[in-house]
Amino acid sequence: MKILTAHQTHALDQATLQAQGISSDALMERAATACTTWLLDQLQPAFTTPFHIFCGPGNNGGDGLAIARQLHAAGYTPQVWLLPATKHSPDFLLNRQRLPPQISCTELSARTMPALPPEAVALDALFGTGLSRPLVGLAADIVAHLNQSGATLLAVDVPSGLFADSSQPAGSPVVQARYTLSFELPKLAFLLPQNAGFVGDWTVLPIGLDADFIHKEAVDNHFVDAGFLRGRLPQRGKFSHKGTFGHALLLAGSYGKMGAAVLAARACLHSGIGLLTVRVPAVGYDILQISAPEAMVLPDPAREFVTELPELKPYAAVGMGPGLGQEASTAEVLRQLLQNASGRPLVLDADALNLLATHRELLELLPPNSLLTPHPKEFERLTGEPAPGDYHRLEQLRNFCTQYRCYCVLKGAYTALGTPDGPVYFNSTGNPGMASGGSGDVLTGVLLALRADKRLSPLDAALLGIFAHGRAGDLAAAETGQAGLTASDLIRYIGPALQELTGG
Ligand SMILES: NC(=O)C1=CN([C@@H]2O[C@H](COP(=O)(O)OP(=O)(O)OC[C@H]3O[C@@H](n4cnc5c(N)ncnc54)[C@H](O)[C@@H]3O)[C@@H](O)[C@H]2O)[C@H](O)CC1
Ligand SMILES: [K+]
Repeated sequence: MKILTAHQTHALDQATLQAQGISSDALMERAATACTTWLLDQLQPAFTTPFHIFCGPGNNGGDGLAIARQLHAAGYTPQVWLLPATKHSPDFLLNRQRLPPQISCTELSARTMPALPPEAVALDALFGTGLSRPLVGLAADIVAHLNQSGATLLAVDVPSGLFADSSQPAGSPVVQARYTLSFELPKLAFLLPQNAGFVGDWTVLPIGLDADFIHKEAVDNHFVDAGFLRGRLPQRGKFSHKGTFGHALLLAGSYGKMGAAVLAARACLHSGIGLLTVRVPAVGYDILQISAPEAMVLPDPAREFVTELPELKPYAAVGMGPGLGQEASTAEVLRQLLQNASGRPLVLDADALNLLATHRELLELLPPNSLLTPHPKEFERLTGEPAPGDYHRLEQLRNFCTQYRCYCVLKGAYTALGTPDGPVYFNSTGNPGMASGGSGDVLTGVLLALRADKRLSPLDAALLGIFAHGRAGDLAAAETGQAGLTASDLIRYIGPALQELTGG
């Protein structure tokens, strides 16, 4: 799915009206119907539920008025509260006229704030994508009133006060919604950790916006859902052999951190790799051979750290990082790898990234299309400067990837993949149970296997790997619960997750 800016969303509205020859109030009616249907289906409210609908002066408020009318028609008794304004949008005014007289409709003032019991459902239709400045005055007071009420807050399109695709000033008032019901495509703001407390559980409701416009519009950000990737992983041909899927080399582990090497190796073996060789310090030889018998092991001459790069000729792709440690001799191995990769795909994680950050001259040696998988702290070390907010970090990601012509997986709730040409892809799978040790090592193994598969483009390999890793986490958590989920559980579900993405 493409992620449009607020500006592009307005253009999409207009394109839809043109292409379908419909009036703007008809489109508003669709949007309202989608919200009302969701509300009744998902919340299954009793007819006695106190619905309070807060409407602003624009089309977001118009949506709210249409929802109020529809709830009334369905047998509910909503109350409408209007934010006083000097100017209203035409579709707001039309829906104000259409509001049945039986619905109580009151203009808000500092003195007439409704009492909201905890069983109330409050719809926030104050402001949507037309928000042009932070909320102040009465609008800010209403937001504060809603947030402290204890009622179930449901935001129409966007929680009021939240900008759809840029930061609002710190501390400015924003509705803290339990649910956000948006239209057709997600907003960038929904995907950033700083907004989690405002957006709640968000859903996009299809309302038939112009598919042709969406298809043609160039965007900076994408949301990767199952539909986006389904079938993109080619089936394994009947006559394929282990050479078809590549031979990967993994450099991982150090004394006390062999588990990271084992997890990455086992994940790689479960992700379709043809052959895997693992370079570990000598101390890891038995550990690897016993816990990953399908892999070959090339022990380093040094006991506790990897200090020598093996001959790269046999390998289709190389992964480096999990559990490595940051010895000077390991940094030297990284330098040689970067200098001698000769077009082989590289996947760099964990201590390989920390070594890049502390030996910054190595960044200049990064071969194009390298795939880096930092968590936010490792990414901060890579860029060398802290990000004051998520939007800033996103721009850092874009700049980093275009500067070094690399792919970079910024791990988090909606893991973001930066690409050499600029677009960022947000992943939709995964759960908080995966925020535990070893889960990143598993991702490295999955990505290494997919980068070794010559049938996949660097972009598809990265997107499929990230998605499958999260999906494996979701499948595993259904069995273990989120708290009980370990990286080893993830590995058991990589196969089923990849199977779901495999083409027929
Ligand atoms: N995109 C779709 O698919 C559809 C969207 N719909 C809904 O329309 C709104 C966007 O409506 P718009 O009229 O453009 O903007 P708003 O209602 O968000 O508000 C505009 C209104 O508010 C004034 N304003 C802006 N910021 C402030 C502020 N901080 N304080 C006070 N006033 C402010 C501004 O000047 C305008 O007067 C979208 O979110 C959807 O909910 C359609 O229903 C159809 C499909
Ligand atoms: K809203």
